[in-house]
Amino acid sequence: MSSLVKTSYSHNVASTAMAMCSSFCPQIPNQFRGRPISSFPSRQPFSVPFKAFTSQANIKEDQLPARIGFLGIGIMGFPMAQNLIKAGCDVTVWNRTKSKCEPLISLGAKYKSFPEEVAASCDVTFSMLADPESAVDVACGKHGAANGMSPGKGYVDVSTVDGETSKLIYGRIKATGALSLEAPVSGSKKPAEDGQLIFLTAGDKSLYDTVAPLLDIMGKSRFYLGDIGNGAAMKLVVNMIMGSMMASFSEGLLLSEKVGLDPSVLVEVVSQGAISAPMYSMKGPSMIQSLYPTAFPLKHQQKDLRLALGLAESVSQPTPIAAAANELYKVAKSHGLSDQDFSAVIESLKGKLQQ
Ligand SMILES: NC(=O)C1=CN([C@@H]2O[C@H](COP(=O)(O)OP(=O)(O)OC[C@H]3O[C@@H](n4cnc5c(N)ncnc54)[C@H](OP(=O)(O)O)[C@@H]3O)[C@@H](O)[C@H]2O)C=CC1
Ligand SMILES: O=CCCC(=O)O
Repeated sequence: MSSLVKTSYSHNVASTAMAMCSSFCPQIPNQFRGRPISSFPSRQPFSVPFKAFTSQANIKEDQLPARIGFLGIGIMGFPMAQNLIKAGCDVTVWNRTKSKCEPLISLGAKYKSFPEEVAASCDVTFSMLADPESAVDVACGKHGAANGMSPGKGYVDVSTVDGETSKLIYGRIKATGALSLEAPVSGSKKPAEDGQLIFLTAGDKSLYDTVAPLLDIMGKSRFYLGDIGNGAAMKLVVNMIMGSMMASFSEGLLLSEKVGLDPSVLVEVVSQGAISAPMYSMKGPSMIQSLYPTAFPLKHQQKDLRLALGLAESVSQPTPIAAAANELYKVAKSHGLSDQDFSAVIESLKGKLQQ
């Protein structure tokens, strides 16, 4: 197994790390301008001094990527790109549906018509696409980002895909002489808006070091997990657990109601005990009202369960709970709930959907 290194910085400290390059991040407070990275405090207990990474990576403190590309402006891509823009970064965006870029363009983002043009005009390009097919198409397709990559550039795919897809994209980008990193995220729409995502990265360590200050603008912590594919695997395992948890919670809500209990009280009881989870407290109240405002689309949760089951199959690991949960998400999808929040899986357990 590869070694696991976690670096963690508070959002403010992370943002100040951008101060090394004043043209890169003009909103950095004056007291941090020109200060070396090593002077920034790091958060305990898991933090690793930033300096350690910059020196290992053999990059100079004034060589941070100046021009940032962002491909895929959906539920997640939008707030992530927005946070980069708000931090003062020079951001160029592209999305299949151009209209979703307009609010970012109003905030100062540049726009290019094809992923390859974004990659060609930027130092580092992030991509946040729906699934393996779109991630490959945007990176490696006809007008894909790989066509615009060259030595000195970096590509960071933050989409949730399987390890094989990640390796394919990595190989295609590396063939251009550029560096490549997978960095899927844990955390949903609100953490993305608040710059509180958790990055699960793997691939080129020197690119990880280079983009660390950018990850710290968009997230609250980051893990470097070694070889390409490990980030995807970690993300799929986390989302496999999450999908099963939500299915189990749905069963509990419905059972409590059927035996005459108040499901709102169940949510409160759960929130105070050992199985409490922010997800239950956040989504329980709306689930009770059969409302599923979309943060994490159900179709993506089912995709992640499908990919996690494939991962489990590849190493002959039994995952019967996840397999059962996956069936519920498939039922929900077949009833038109794909674009609802994944908490809509509860509908698949209501008699009316099963008939
Ligand atoms: N929402 C969440 O809570 C989280 C999602 N994720 C993962 O992040 C990724 C994005 O999720 P999210 O933002 O929620 O999803 P959205 O469905 O909101 O966004 C998907 C993005 O992919 C683009 N896209 C889809 N198909 C294609 C295609 N064939 N070619 C080019 N672009 C395409 C969409 O473009 P267009 O606008 O034109 O449709 C859009 O920009 C997924 O992998 C998801 O699993 C990870 C963590 C949390
Ligand atoms: O992939 C989606 C994850 C959603 C979350 O972590 O809350």
